[in-house]
Amino acid sequence: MLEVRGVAKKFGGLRVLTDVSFEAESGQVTALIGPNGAGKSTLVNLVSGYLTPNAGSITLDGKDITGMAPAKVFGEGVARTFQVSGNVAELNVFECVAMSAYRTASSYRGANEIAEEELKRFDLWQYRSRALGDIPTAMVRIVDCARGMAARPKILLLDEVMAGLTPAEVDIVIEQVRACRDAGVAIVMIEHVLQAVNALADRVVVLNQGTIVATGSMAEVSQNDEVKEAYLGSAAVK
Ligand SMILES: Nc1ncnc2c1ncn2[C@@H]1O[C@H](COP(=O)(O)OP(=O)(O)OP(=O)(O)O)[C@@H](O)[C@H]1O
Repeated sequence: MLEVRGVAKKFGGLRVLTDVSFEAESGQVTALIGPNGAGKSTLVNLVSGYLTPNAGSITLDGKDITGMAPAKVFGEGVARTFQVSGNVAELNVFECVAMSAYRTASSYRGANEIAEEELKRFDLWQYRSRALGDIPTAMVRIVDCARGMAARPKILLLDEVMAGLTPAEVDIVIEQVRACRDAGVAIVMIEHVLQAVNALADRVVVLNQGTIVATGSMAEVSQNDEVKEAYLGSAAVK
């Protein structure tokens, strides 16, 4: 499905990613974790076309998407959320979700049907007329998931969707991410909230200072000395 091979990214003289390789599979959650500044957002920006790598390749179902523009990458089936939920606060929930349905829908009616289906899947139907800027943060995160799924993506990149939520809200969003995974989508999730990583990740990829230091189950990577060192002083890996 998604294959990232030997990817490197520099900003001027600053090497942010070096020789990064990982895969993400359909119907699985791959969690990207690592300390602040490790390069996680840069990696997601490379996969979604917002940045171009200096070396390496990114393929989706065998098709090379390296360096494609974001809209083209989206067209290929890569949907993403953003840490700050864009400038769509004035749109209502229905409009937000319908917008991304146009990746596959060829008519207004078709897009609206997809939006209705996703809003119902995510229990958001009753909020459809509310402005995005007017609903609680946890609900915005669920709308983000619904927007992503309305694109009928092959891969959904979730960038810290749990940030700032209460543990009870995290549980609700975990259920929604499971629904995305169970629909057969490859989920790649940058996440600092361990409650979510533990509950969702089939595979964990640990980045530190721009390189992958461990890959495996959460139990496996938690035992890795490089991972422990990367997190030294934080409670992130116990
Ligand atoms: N556009 C840019 N220009 C220059 N440096 C950048 C740019 N974007 C990111 N960086 C630097 O690249 C490094 C990795 O940043 P990145 O945001 O990818 O890390 P991260 O792992 O996502 O961190 P966080 O968990 O804090 O979001 C940091 O040192 C950051 O300052």
